[in-house]
Amino acid sequence: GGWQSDCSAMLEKKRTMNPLVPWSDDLFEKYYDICEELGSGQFAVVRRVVCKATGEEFAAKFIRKRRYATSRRGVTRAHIEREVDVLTEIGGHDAIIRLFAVFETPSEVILVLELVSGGELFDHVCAKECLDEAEAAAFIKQILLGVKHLHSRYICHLDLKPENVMLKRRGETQIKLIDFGLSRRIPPGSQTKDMIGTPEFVAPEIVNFEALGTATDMWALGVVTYILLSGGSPFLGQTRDETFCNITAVDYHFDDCYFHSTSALAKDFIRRLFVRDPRKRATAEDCLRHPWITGPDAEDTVD
Ligand SMILES: COc1cc(-c2ccc3ncc(-c4cccc([C@@H](O)NCCN(C)C)c4)n3n2)ccc1O
Repeated sequence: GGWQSDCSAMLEKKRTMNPLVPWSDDLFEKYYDICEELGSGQFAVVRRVVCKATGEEFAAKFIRKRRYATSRRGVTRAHIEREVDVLTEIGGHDAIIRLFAVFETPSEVILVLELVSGGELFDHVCAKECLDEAEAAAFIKQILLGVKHLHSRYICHLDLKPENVMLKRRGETQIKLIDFGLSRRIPPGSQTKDMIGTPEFVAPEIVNFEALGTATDMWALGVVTYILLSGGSPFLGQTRDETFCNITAVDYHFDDCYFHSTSALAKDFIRRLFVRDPRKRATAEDCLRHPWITGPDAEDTVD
């Protein structure tokens, strides 16, 4: 009983179920040199690592496992399995981070991931002061292609925000979606409800504890677009409750101080995502056909 025997069962299941991604309970340090920390979250740290055999660099996400069912520390097995299953299934797309291997120790699960060294999209935008619309549209188009790939398999990211959109390399525009720790498969018609995500980016259906789905990611993409074009956050209030009130009331404005030179097309693109009823909200496919994305001034990116 207990975690250890469950864990070997999980490893066994994973070895059979996900031959694409090898699972190993060998010593991680036997194969990789561990280098500097790249970032950290509540129960995970991401470090740059180097494969001893090939010299190749990777990002390793060290996830602390929850030891006891009643504990609040660490991540449950179900959550870790979700992220590994999602990354295994969708990792082949240009805009999605790739997972190469998984290691397991008594206290951690270690995901060996494609390294991205361009930093967060948000930092790139801040560094450039103002981002012209064509460049913003090109970034949003790449995110849309990645989200369309996820949604074509009814997989929802559920934590889309600027920190989770990273640039593959500094000075280049290729983006990678990361942090699938909250992602899950939500088939149409399923009544999945959960209070998750980052307040500033969550859709009304999350605040009202109603059914989530792929449309929940589209709302968050609207928030990301609004931020890229203005640096401001559409629903952010002084407190979490005020933010939630603004979201459920769909109370936002294109403040002239931020949006005086923003095109009507860009505002229309955002308006089609800030729709309270998830069934009426634009999908990734709808957005990819929107003239702000397809228009003459939108920079071309690889499909
Ligand atoms: C943090 O979770 C993930 C990170 C990554 C990942 C993959 C490659 C990679 N190269 C560099 C980084 C990186 C660099 C700085 C910070 C972070 C991350 O800790 N911050 C993401 C923000 N999140 C915690 C809200 C990650 N990553 N992160 C992939 C899947 C994840 O679930």
